[in-house]
Amino acid sequence: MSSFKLQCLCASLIIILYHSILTFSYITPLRAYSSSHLPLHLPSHFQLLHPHTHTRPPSPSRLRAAQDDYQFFDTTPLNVAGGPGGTGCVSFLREKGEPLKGPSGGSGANGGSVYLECDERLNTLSGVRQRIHVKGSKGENGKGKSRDGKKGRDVVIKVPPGTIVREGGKTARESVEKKVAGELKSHGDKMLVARGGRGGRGNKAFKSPKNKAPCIAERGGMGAQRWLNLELKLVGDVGVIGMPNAGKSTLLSRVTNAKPKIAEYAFTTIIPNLGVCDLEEGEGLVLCDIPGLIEGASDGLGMGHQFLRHVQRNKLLLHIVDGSSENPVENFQIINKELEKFDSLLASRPQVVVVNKIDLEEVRERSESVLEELRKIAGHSRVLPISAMKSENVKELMFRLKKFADAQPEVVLPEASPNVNLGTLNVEADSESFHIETDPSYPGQWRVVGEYIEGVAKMTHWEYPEAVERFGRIIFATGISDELEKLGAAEGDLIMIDTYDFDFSPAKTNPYIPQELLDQDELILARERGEKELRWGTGEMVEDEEGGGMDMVGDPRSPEAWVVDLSKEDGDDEDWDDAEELELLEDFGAFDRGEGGELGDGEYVFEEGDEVVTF
Ligand SMILES: Nc1nc2c(ncn2[C@@H]2O[C@H](COP(=O)(O)OP(=O)(O)OP(=O)(O)O)[C@@H](O)[C@H]2O)c(=O)[nH]1
Ligand SMILES: [Mg+2]
Repeated sequence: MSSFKLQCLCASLIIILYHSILTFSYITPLRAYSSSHLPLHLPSHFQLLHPHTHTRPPSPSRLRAAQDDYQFFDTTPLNVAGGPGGTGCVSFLREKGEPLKGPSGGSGANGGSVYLECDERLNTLSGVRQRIHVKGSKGENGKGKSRDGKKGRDVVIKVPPGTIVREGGKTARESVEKKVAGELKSHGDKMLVARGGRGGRGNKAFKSPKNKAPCIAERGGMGAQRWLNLELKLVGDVGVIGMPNAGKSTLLSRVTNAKPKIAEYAFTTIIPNLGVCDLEEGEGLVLCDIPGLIEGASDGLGMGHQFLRHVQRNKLLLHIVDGSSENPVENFQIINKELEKFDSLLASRPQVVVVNKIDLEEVRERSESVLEELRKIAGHSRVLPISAMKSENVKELMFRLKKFADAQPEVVLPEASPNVNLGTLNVEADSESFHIETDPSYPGQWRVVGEYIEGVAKMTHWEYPEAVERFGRIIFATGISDELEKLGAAEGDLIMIDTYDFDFSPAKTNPYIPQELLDQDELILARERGEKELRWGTGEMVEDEEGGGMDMVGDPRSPEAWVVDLSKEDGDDEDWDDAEELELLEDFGAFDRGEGGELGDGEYVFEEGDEVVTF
């Protein structure tokens, strides 16, 4: 065989093989679809939309991906956080001959805030999607010589017109009733969504005639932090609606510069497309092509109701009926019913109806009767035959649409009425009001809840005794202590405010100093007095986290510790009386400051895996 013949044979073999693969790959998805793999509960007529064309329905995974894509595209969660405020400074000016010239600690600056700003050049939320977490920067700390800190940098996030802002839940996916915080409509609209924390005051700010040398400063406040949900409604003059495959995208591609995907299967369009149709006079006409609607769309079937939101703002609707479908008139009615179910306001929007694909012979043949019936059902005469593909009657349609759109009043949507103000929410307490929670099953424990007092607790610099005292005074001034007494709180009860625990002391001596601070002070004093700490041990080496060991009995690293060797107890640990032992040790001069644990087999097991308990 000549090499030419051999080449021809190879080529034809390849062609045959190629075709058989194509056919196979074509049949497979159809089979999958028509059996139990229906991606959605599609109405029966859906599959008959194109009896004469090769309708290849989307695979379930494609649909799922499309919905994800869409969600991503149009609504996006965003985590915003104001920067924390800078901490105030405690310092005193010392000059030659005047070692104590007065307090000079500057205040910390406010943290940077996060804003959203409307920018008309944008038409998607894609820019926002790329940054899920946005944070203002920290305010600078105050410094000596009365130097206040520099304010943290604000962050401004640009969003397109028509962005609705909702307060999200505590996490990105938490489904809470999302309160509307507002809408950014026109260029330049700005909204504060997370205020930066307040800067803590330095000791200079606390100077008063009574206290000329205050040794007190505040911590910077935390900035507000929250999840937002941004939602964009596309704005167009004409919303293009219709069943899948009706030719919506084809029309958009013929009359505008948009390049939507067009194909002979349903749900080709998975995200809305906007296109501007330039007409000879006046401004262009903005068309919004959305994914095809099917029966049940308002209940979330198909690409679902998400898309219907987009056409809510359009002045009028262009309803494209696929002339080649089995029952164009029924399809028309189904779509209208879905609109009605979704939103009656949307259903009452004026429509222009076109019967598409009249270039096809069988469509042309029955178009007159279909048009007549549609006019009757629609109750108006704005019903035209077109061929989007062949641009037949399309120019005429656009002019009529434009004229009709101009005559329509602007659509006034019910205002997205804000019910939260993110600018102030969780940052500045509106009032000093508080309430006290208690649970009878936990006697002697009280939680004080109030934005103001919790904010003060967060900003208190517990290291400065004067700051602690000031906190105590605020507790009295706000009436919290009176209220606690009225409710029956007694000396030594546990009072919880935010993350801080306090001992209640109605005798008002040194009240409300956090236990951890008291412990700290006492430990320092005890060390100064040369007192020892108590450590428990088993007499064996105990491995610490770094892999090092420690002989608990004779721990050379802790000469200041009392060491109790548990291995030398009477052998039965259960008999070992915790309280008695502690008393004994207290008699010895050890004092309690640590947390106890449980006794295990031959060794002391500590609650948090510590090998040491200090007394
Ligand atoms: N013969 C003919 N075919 C058309 C015409 N308009 C659209 N088509 C075809 O119909 C099929 C569907 O068109 P699309 O524009 O993707 O339909 P769609 O309404 O956007 O569909 P979805 O995006 O799935 O909702 C494509 O194969 C088009 O080529 C027309 O006027 N005549
Ligand atoms: Mg389309």
